[in-house]
Amino acid sequence: MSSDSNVLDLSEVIAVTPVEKHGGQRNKDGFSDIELTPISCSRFAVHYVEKKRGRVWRPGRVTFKCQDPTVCREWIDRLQERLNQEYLRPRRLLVFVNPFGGKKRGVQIYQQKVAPLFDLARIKADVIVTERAGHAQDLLQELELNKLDGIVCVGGDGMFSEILNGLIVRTQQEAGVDKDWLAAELVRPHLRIGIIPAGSTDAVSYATVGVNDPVTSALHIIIGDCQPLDVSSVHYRSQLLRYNVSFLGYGFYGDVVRDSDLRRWMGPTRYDYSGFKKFCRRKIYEGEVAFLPCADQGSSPYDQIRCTEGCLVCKQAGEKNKPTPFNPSEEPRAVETFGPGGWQRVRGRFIAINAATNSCACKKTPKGVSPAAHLADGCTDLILIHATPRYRFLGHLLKHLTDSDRFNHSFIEVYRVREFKFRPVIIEETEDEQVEDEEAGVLSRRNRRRNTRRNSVWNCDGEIIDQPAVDVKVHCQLIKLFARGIEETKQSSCWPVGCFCA
Ligand SMILES: Nc1ncnc2c1ncn2[C@@H]1O[C@H](COP(=O)(O)OP(=O)(O)OP(=O)(O)O)[C@@H](O)[C@H]1O
Ligand SMILES: CCCCCCCCCCCCC/C=C/[C@@H](O)[C@H](CO)NC(C)=O
Ligand SMILES: [Ca+2]
Repeated sequence: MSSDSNVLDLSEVIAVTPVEKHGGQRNKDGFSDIELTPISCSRFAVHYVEKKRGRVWRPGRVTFKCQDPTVCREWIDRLQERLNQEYLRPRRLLVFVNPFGGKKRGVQIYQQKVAPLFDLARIKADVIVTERAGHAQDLLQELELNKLDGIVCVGGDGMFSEILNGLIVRTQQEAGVDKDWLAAELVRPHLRIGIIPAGSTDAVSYATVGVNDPVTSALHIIIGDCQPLDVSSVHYRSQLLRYNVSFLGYGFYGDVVRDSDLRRWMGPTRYDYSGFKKFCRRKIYEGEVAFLPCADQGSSPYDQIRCTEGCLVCKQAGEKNKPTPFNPSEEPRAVETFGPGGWQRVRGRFIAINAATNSCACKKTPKGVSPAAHLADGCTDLILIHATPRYRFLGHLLKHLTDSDRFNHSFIEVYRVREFKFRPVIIEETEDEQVEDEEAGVLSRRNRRRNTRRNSVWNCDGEIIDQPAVDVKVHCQLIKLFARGIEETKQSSCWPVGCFCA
């Protein structure tokens, strides 16, 4: 129920519980929620989603009083029956908690804020607190997943990345799809993923729900929201390195994540420290980017239109990209063609090469790295930031804090693409290394340029990819989240006075 209306949509009811007048501990209504026998029950509570400012959701509650306990029980049963028909709601979840993400409050957040709501909604949750990095990803290769309705991670983008990678790899293995083959039509996992934000940036939660708030995310999971999401696969030669859903950055952002990874003990402030340090020691990286534009998309990174709940651009992309059955005998695609409608190339000296598969909005950049990017259109926004004096780069960075157009600079090019490749120019190499790199398609040069250094790394949803020469492909709507996209904050209206929308 939005704070400005009296309309309660049944799809946003969390639970219906009997309420008994109680002599002991009372809540603010003077009642406590306990399971009742049909005889004593004369009140029941409807717990629902209450929408607050800033896309924050909270559980609300209204208590109904009946004279006749039989009537009361009938209300509860009927409403419960109706809730049971909400087939998208999860009944059983596997929850992974990272105890060390963000401010190290993952366990507390789950126990205090999320578990009571799951109990209220009668969701059975099997909880695993991870013991090391990679633990959740490894377990996802061996655990029985058949009886589950979804997987939840409590942590930040890195923890989400583990679940994402674990689930997609498992799905391809079971379907007999070669995950290392860049052109493979990947099979969509049937389980949805829920994110309870408890990390440092929480960009995936922020960009798909509109806020990084554990209670809000728990409520999206409970009511069974479903949001498809694009996934990029990052390859080196013919090997999958990682799957990525939001931010991929080489150069400045790669250097920031490499430096900040050594300072995890600092918690979320590590990014600010490393960001400032890397800005002061900004480097230039030479290389070539080749990309395949999303020509027929009818959208652009420069649009004013934003991807919001029920986005038409994403809906159309989903209809066009219905998965075709996997055929292992299919040959890899023909050699890429360059030219109009085909691949394009940009060679240059870059401060950063970024790809935003969705807006990548987070507290550090509330509108996002690419504000007009879409969650589920099958494209990523490729942002090329060419070498420029430091003060100009600062001008661009500062625009992330406001609504202003961060791409309106002569040193920035942005393309909406389906695929891209990056080949760095490697310098200061030995002969042996040079031969090996040429095999990998890496460009080589021996003459050193001022202000040009060795390679950077890729920042892949906050994790490090050491290999600079990568091939990236977007897989349209490969996974589904317990989310609904960014809700428009206009006032909702249904009926002028209180009503149920069933
Ligand atoms: N028990 C554990 N001990 C150490 N590391 C862990 C453990 N469980 C998970 N990890 C790793 O911790 C890393 C960071 O976790 P997470 O993403 O939750 O927090 P963060 O990095 O602070 O937040 P963000 O990614 O949003 O910036 C992940 O790469 C994950 O693989
Ligand atoms: C000197 C003022 C600088 C203001 C700079 C604002 C620029 C912010 C850009 C942040 C990009 C965040 C994209 C998200 C990346 C996440 O995947 C990752 C892991 O959580 N987080 C980071 C910080 O790399
Ligand atoms: Ca996209």
